[in-house]
Amino acid sequence: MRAVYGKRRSLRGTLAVGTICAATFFGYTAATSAAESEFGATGEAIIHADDHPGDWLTYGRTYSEQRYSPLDQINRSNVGNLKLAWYYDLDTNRGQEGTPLIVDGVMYATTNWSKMKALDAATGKLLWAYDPRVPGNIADKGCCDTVNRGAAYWNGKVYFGTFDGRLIALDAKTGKLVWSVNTIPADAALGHQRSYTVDGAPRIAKGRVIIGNGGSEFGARGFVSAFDAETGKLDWRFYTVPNAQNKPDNAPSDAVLMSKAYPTWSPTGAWTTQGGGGTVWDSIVYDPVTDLVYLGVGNGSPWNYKFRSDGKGDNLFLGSIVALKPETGEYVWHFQETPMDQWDYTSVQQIMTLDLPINGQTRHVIVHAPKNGFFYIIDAKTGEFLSGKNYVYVNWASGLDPKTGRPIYNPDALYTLNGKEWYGIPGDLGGHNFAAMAFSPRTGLVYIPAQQVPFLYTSQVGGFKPHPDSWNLGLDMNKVGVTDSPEAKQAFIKDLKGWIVAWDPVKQQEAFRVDHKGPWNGGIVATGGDLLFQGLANGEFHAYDATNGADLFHFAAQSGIIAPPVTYMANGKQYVAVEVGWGGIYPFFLGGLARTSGWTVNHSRVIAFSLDGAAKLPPQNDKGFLPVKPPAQFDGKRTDNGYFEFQTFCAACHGDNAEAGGVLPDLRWSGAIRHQDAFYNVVGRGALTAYGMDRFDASMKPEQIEDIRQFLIKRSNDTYQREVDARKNVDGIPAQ
Ligand SMILES: O=C(O)c1cc(C(=O)O)c2c(n1)C(=O)C(=O)c1cc(C(=O)O)[nH]c1-2
Ligand SMILES: [Ca+2]
Repeated sequence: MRAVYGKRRSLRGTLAVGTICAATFFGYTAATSAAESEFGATGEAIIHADDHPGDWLTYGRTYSEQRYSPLDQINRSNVGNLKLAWYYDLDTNRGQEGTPLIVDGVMYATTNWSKMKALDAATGKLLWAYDPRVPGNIADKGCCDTVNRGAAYWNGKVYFGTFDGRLIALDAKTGKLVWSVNTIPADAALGHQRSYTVDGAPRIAKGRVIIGNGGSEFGARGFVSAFDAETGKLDWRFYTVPNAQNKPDNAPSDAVLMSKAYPTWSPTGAWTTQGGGGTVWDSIVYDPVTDLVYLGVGNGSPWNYKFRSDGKGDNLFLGSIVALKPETGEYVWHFQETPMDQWDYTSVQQIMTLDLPINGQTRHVIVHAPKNGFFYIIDAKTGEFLSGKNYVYVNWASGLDPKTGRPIYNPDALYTLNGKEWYGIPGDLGGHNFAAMAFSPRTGLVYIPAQQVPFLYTSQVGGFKPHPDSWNLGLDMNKVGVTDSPEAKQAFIKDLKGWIVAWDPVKQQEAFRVDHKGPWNGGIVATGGDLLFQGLANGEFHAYDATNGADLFHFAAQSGIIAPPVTYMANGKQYVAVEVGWGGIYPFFLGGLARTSGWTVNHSRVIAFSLDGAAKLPPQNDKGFLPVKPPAQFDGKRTDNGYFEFQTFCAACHGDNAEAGGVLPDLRWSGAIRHQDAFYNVVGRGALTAYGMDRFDASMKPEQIEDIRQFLIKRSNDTYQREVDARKNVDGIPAQ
C-alpha cells in the first residue's frame, strides 16, 4: 500500500530503513553543499524538498503540505530519551502559531506581533531579529490575537506578513530590509472600518509571493495578492467575492465573479456595504504537479446569511477552494464546501495534496478538513468532488450529496432563515482550525488535530446594526456567551473536546484516535521514525506512535502550545522544535472556559529537542492571574447594559463573561476597574495602546464605558471566592 503514495520513492525507501548516517548525509551535508542552485530562484529546491530533508523550506515542508518529514534518527525505539536541547524566550507573551523554517542550519521563526527571529538551529542562539513595529492599537482590528503563522523562503530572502497588512522581504543572512509593500489597497477600507490584517504565512510559486488576509468578522472583501519576489511589485490580485456593483476591478477575478459568482448573491444584501467576507487568511498552496495555486476561502461577512444576502443564493466563493494559474491569477476551478455559510465555516484550513488509490486508480487529489467537519477528497486538477465524510460529529448536515458534495442541511441549522437559535456542532471554531494536520506515507493516515467547540448562533434582533469598532456578525452578542449558571456551564464544558483523529483517506474512516484534555491543541508533524509530534493546550509536548497512537514521550513546556512542530537536521543531529505560547481566538473568546483544556499561563518561547539535549527550563509560576479582592459597591442598574457592551466590544479578547483565558489581562482583577477615571483613561483614551489595547472613545460614549466597569465589578464580586478556591485545586483549574 505504501508504494502508491508520494513521488520520490527511492529516497523515501533509503530513509525508511534509515540509519543515522543516511539521515545525516541527506540532511546536513546536502544542505550545506547546496549553494545557489538548490536554494536559488527557480523553486526547484522546494519542488525537490525531499532531496534535502534536513531543511524545512516552506510552511508545510513541501509544496504538498503533508508535514511529513522522512527523518528517522529519532524514532519509536529512542523517542523516550528525547531531551530539551535549547530554548529561546520570546518577547511577546501571546499566542504563538508559527511554523519555523529551517534553511541551511538557520531557523526563521515568526512570532506574535509579526516579529521575525533568525536563530542558530543547533543552539537557539539569536543571529538577528526584525521587528516591523506593528502599532499596538490595531490588535482589535483582527478577530483572533496578533498571531503570525510563518514565513516563506526564496532565493536568499525571507518573507512574512504583518498584522497591519504589510508584506516584508528581508535578506536571510543579515535580516536587512530588502522591500516592504502594503498588501491592502487604499480603496479596500469599508466605511469607518479598516479591518484587513495579515497573519497567515505567505507562499511562493514561480517567483511570486502570494498572500491573503483576515477580516471577515468585521467587514471585508477577501482577496489574495501576488508580488514579484525580487522587487515586491504587485503582479496580480484575485478577489474571492463579487464587486458590490458587479463592476470589473481590473483584476483576473473579474470574469468569473461577474459571470458565475455575482448571480449567487442578492444584489440588496448587507454584503454590498460589508464586503461579503471570503478572506483567505491561512491556506494558499502551490501544486507543481497541476501547476495550480489553491486558495482556501473563508466565511461570509456578516455571518448572518439573511442579512448578508437576504437569505438567497450560495454566495460564491465563500467556504470554497478556488484554483488559479500562478502566473496570472486566472481562475481555473472552484469547489464550494459550505454554500450559504452562516456558521463561520471557513475553508481556509490547510490544503494538502496526495497521490491516493481510489477505485484501483492512483489519483492526484486534495484532501481537506475544513471547519465544517467533513473530510473532502477532491481531484487536484479539475476540482471534481470524489468523496466526503464527517471526521468529527456534526449536527448541521446529515451528510454530503455523493455526486455533488453539497451538504444535506439540517433545516434547524439554518437559523437565519428559520428565526430560531441554533446550538451548532462544529461551532464557529470548527472541527479543525489552523492547527496543521499531517500525513504519513508509511501509515497512509492523515492526522487531524480535531476538536468540538459548540456555538450558540442567534440572529441580531431588529435587523443588522453594524458597529464601527467591533465584530459585526449580525448575531445577538448577548447570546453567544455561556450563562453563568452552573448547569449551563457544566453542559457546555461536557461538550468541549480535543483529540487527534487518525483518518484513513482511502476508506474515509477513522483508524484510531488520541484523546486530549480539551480543544485547541497544536498542529502535528509525522516522521519517518513513525512518530507524531504535537504540543497540547495543557502545556505538554508529546510524541505518539504513528501506527497506533501510543503515547511515547511528554515534556512540560510551561504554556499551552497551539503551533505545529517542525523537525530538521543540524550538525548531523535530528531536532524537533515548536513555538510555545497559549493564545489565538480560543482562550481570548472563551476565556475562563478555555482553561478546562488544562490550566495554562503564557510563557512564550521556541523549544527544541534532541536525543542528547541538556537544557532545562527555568522554574515558573503557573497559577495565572491571582484574584484581587474587588470593590464591594457597584451600580446594579448599569450591569445588564455593561454585560451587553462587554460582550460586544471586549469579550473577543478578554474572555466570555469577563473571565480571561490565561493570555490577556483578566479585567476582574485589574486595578483600573477601581476608579472611573483610571478605567476611562485605558478604555476611552488609550493609555495602553502600546500594549495592544485600542482606545474606544470614538465608538463608545463615556456612559457605556462606565457601564462596562460596573459590570466588571459585579463579576469580580460574583466570582472572587470561586477563583480563590480554584487556586487550591490539585490541578489548579477553577471549578466552573
Ligand atoms: O474570517 C476571517 O477573516 C478570519 C481571520 C482569522 C485570522 O486572520 O486569524 C481567523 C478567523 N477568521 C476564524 O474564523 C478563526 O476561527 C480563527 C482562529 C484564529 C487564530 O489564529 O486563533 N484566527 C482565525
Ligand atoms: Ca472567520
